[in-house]
Amino acid sequence: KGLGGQKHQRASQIPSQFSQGERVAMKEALKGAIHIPTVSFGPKELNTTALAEFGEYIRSVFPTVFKTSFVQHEVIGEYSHLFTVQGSDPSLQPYMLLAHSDVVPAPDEGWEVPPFSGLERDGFIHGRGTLDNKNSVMAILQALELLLLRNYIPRRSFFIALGHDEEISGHNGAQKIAALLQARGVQLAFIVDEGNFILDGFIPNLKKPFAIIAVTEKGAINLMLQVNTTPGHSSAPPKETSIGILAAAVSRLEQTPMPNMFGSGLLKTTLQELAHEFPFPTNIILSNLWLFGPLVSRLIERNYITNALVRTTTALTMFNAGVKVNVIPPVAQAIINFRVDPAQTVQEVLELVKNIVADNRVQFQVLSAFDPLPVSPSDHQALGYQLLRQTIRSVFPEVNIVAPGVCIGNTDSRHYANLTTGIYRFNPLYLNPQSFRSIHGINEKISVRAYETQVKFIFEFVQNADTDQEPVPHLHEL
Ligand SMILES: CCCCCCCC/C=C\CCCCCCCC(=O)N[C@@H](CC(N)=O)C(=O)O
Ligand SMILES: [Zn+2]
Ligand SMILES: [Zn+2]
Repeated sequence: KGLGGQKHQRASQIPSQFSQGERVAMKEALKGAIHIPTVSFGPKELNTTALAEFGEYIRSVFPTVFKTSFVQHEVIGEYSHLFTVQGSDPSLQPYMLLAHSDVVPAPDEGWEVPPFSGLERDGFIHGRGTLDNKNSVMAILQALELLLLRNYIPRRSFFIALGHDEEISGHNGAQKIAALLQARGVQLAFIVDEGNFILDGFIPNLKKPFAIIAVTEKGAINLMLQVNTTPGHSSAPPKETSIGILAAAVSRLEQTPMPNMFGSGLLKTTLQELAHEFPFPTNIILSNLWLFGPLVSRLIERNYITNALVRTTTALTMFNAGVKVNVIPPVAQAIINFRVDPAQTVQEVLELVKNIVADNRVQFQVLSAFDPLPVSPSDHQALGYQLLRQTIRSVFPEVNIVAPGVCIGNTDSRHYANLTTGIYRFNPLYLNPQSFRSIHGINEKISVRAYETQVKFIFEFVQNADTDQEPVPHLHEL
């Protein structure tokens, strides 16, 4: 146990049990949210009609949240929502829960059910945003609604920040909320955002699920490569065209992975914590990474998902060139999305890229970039981490391992780095490789049971956060 005993905690915890009527209402509320197509299409292209509708929708399904005197609601950047839940004990430092209401596009093709139908089938609610991230938006507000209906008054103040443009970098949502809170002089004990999950089936041999709380996230670079050549008649082509030069350059990048950073990363700690859950001989191998590190890192990079944990990844995401079938193309452009390993910097990656391309006809333009995020504490004194751990143990008693890790995607939480050193990215949901592929992919869905458990998790987490106990060290460390 990482947190102090119960004596200074609230005398009576409100039990996390919900009536049949409440359970029906909570799943119907999520279905309605999925039905509103709050899509972020591109850098400045959002479905503002849907975002406005979403704002009305949360008002209608969570009336108690909106009418409670100690819950203040503000709209920021037109469509993001900031709730301030005033606690009764001002000596306790506030914390913040984050989620986002926008989703990535979802063309109908390939889906078992239309992506914005929010239909329930075989115990699952289907649609874009059921895992990323309307489930969290709705579960946070739902848990608060249910707590308020039970006359709950928190001791520790907390904020709920719901961004509307996370999928296009959060410049008008999270970034503005962070600036506002900073101007108000707010400092947070910790933040909890989307990110990692309880992972199931990602590691061959490891049958048991394990919870990874991401204590950092990778950096990112969107880099445009451009080649200009003289246009002309296609009947007499030059030896190389802009398309050919650029294609060769991006192919070199795709074929030359960035260096494996296993040795210098947090993944080693994660694996050491998982070691004793594996059967012999894997447990011995993972407990002795000083010896078996090179072998383990080669195995990890073989799978494309776990590969993202050991290196900066290179994804060729856009390619544009050509104006007409019989015209030599004057310009060819490609965009490459790199996710920067926490052991590297943007600058180091850009140097490597230039060396790999090694062709001065290729011009580089950094469209956007940020370094990997600082590593948040996960020791026994880290309140946010220990509260998550405590709540995971209580809501998912079958999960034996809770370990710190890296988030391979990016989240709105990075905009709040000035407000706290404790940023934790964790969704209280099981995730297997198939559901991982559905995020930004097709057939995204959440089981009704998993969603109810997410609400229960937040319902308990908020109450657990009312502790005035500083986390205490493990007994074996005394
Ligand atoms: C030993 C551990 C094995 C671990 C296997 C890795 C499994 C990966 C699990 C979860 C990762 C899911 C990442 C979700 C967060 C993504 C949020 C998102 O989509 N963000 C966007 C937008 C943005 N803010 O930049 C993104 O492009 O990253
Ligand atoms: Zn997300
Ligand atoms: Zn996303």
